[in-house]
Amino acid sequence: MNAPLVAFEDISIAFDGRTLLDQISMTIDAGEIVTLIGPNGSGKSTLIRTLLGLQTATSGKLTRDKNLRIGYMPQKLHIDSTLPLTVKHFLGLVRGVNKADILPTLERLGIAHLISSQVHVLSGGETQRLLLARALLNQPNLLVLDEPVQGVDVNGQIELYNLIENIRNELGCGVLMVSHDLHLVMAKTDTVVCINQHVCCSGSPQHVTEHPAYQALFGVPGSESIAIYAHQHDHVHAEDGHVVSDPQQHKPHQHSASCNH
Ligand SMILES: Nc1ncnc2c1ncn2[C@@H]1O[C@H](COP(=O)(O)OP(=O)(O)OP(=O)(O)O)[C@@H](O)[C@H]1O
Repeated sequence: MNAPLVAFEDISIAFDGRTLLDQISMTIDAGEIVTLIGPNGSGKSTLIRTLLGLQTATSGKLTRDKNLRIGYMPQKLHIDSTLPLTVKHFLGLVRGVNKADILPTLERLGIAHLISSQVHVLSGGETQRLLLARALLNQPNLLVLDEPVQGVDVNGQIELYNLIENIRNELGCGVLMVSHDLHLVMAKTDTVVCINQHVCCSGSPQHVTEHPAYQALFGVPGSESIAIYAHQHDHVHAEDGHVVSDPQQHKPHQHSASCNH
């Protein structure tokens, strides 16, 4: 079996006597999608900063594959809105980028038509795709995505998670992502690690959602008021709302000013 791309072993971080991370152990393999979940302030970003080498652990061991190349997608794009900067120029600023890769990468992410657009006019979903494009231009074997669907509506979130899964399938890279969404991301994840300073539980999405520590933090799955499901509307409702078995017998209702529903 191949060694993991990254292995955290008992990583702890403390500041001024306060523990931010407590003996975190986890691994990320090539081709594996790992999702990090946890409440606000639980240490998710601190763990990512440690992986990126921006934060030093107080104790423990972090092992990185010697060929590790990280493509990092931050939570937000911080660019002065008065600064004229097109998508093409923005991506051209990536260190060591092969400029010939820019257009194919934008095409892969479905935003090639935006190549000459100003970065600050992009919508939330377009901005997330641009940040993902920037991360991919590094030719990464590990994608680190900090809340990749932030500011994106539900349909856009589903599309982005599909895109991330397709990229993993094509490149065979590992993916570590932080998510606050507990529903959509689960279907696209191999391993979930739930942290609250320490690792509360980890494993397959099903294992984690059934774990008492997860349920203590996020509640029991299925008890939420919002359920995401695909509704196959293969029937017709009559005026009083009851289901008509043979849709052909009933013409669709035409709404008018007298409608009160
Ligand atoms: N350099 C630092 N010095 C002191 N405290 C820090 C430092 N960095 C982070 N913290 C604290 O560590 C805790 C964990 O922060 P972190 O940003 O890692 O949490 P998070 O799980 O990513 O939160 P969120 O979901 O809100 O983004 C917070 O209480 C934060 O104030």
